[in-house]
Amino acid sequence: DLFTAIADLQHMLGAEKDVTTVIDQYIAAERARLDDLRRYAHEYVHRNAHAEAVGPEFVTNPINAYLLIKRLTSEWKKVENIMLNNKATTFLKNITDNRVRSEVKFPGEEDLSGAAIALLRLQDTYKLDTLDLSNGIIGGEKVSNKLSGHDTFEVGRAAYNQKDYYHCLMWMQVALNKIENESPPTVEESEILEYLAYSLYQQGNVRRALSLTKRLAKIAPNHPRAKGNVKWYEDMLQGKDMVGDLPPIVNKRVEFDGIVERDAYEALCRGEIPPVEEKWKNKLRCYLKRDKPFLKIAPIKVEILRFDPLAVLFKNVISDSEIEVIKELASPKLKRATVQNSKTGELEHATYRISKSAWLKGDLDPVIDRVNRRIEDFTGLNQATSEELQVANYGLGGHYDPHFDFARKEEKNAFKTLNTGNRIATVLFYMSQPERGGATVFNHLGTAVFPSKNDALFWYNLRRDGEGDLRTRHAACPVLLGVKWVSNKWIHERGQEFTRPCGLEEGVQENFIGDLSPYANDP
Ligand SMILES: O=C(O)CCC(=O)C(=O)O
Ligand SMILES: [Fe+2]
Repeated sequence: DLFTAIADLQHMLGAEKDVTTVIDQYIAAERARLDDLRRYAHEYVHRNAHAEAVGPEFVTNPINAYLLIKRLTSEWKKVENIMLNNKATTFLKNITDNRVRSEVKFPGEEDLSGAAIALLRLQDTYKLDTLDLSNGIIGGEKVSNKLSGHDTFEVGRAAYNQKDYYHCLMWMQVALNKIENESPPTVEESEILEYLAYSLYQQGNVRRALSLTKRLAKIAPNHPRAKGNVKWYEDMLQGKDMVGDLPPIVNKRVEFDGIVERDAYEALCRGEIPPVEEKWKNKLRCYLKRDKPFLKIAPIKVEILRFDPLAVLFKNVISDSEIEVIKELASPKLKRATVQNSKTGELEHATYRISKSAWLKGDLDPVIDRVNRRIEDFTGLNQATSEELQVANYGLGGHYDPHFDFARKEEKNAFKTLNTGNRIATVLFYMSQPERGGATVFNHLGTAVFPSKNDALFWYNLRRDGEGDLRTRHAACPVLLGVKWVSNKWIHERGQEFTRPCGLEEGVQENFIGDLSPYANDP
């Protein structure tokens, strides 16, 4: 299981603190053991010095003879025991037992490579420079410690294990630069060179691969593969292009993930948003929603983000204390999203959605009930047929690839058991504000919404004729810095016959988020 939720990482911090305590205790115990040993050594020296002073006749005394033999038998046994009684096994076992008891999972190799790959995803999406990132610099800001040569090398190795030579090349190059300033180096140059040469070759830089492999053969003459690889690259070049300066490095990113709109998606994540069409410009504005008696006293501020299809942001519709309660209720239930493998039928972790989520029933706590009722107030849509509140926590590089919230025609069984029709609308509460990244983006619309705590994003998924609106395809960008918590409420068709009667025309949805007309008077 990958450490996808921040909560897991925070537990890990606690575990790391325990580890340092245990190490200190172990050192103290070992010191005492070695002190004991030293005391014996001193005694031996002391007694031997006395015997030497007396001379060879020392052992002619039966008591001395007895003591000498005793020192070299039963007392020596004690020394032997002290020497053998290394406390490491006991301490290591204690750590393991504690881990099991406290149920704090310890990360393994898989988690390490998962965390490294999350870094690579962030690097791509946000166009981060490898050297900057490895130096703890994000967006020109120093946000963490530097990676050592070995830390950097491990990121490259995680890429290599995925056959991702594009990233492997970049990270191995930086690792190589880093060890130049390390003494002793945290990783052997020869190790880096082999990976670097191979990824250079994979990316089409055979001459550079050859030149690095020659360097490898020179610094590590007994390397098991270097000589063979030199020959292999030489054969490949067949004497061509062997002289003169090395050509510039070629390193093109290879698409692995099959997201067609990836470039546009990533640009939106970075906040590169196309300009708003002229015809909407003066319509995108804020207004106060007062279309119910009690809203007249405490109107809700609404920001219209776009028309057709409509997307609005309801401001300040969930309080800090409500958020805290929801997070607390959800935390023990958070589970990584799973999907069924179509071949094996087994449940696997979905890579398209790296977050943890939990469903909260309305009767679980008065706060949930209150929030559910508020949704009805600000959307004007019947909540009797809505799904339970879904809470999600995005961890390291957490994201949700482009998708639709509604069930498409071919997904006939999606909401069948609910018998409430399709997901007519989505309410997305922002329960935190990540420092960087984590926007909700509408891929086809060129809209990016950066989470603002306490607000709720709202949009219709279905057109007025009940068909899914393909323009609502959206995604959650990877979180770059900070934490992202959201809650989703999916509102269904059934029950909205009066609040949003379906129209014959497929189109324009200007007037049905309650009553939009007041905004004309209320800038
Ligand atoms: O977290 C977000 O910004 C979007 C989440 C989302 O689209 C979903 O959960 O369906
Ligand atoms: Fe969604």
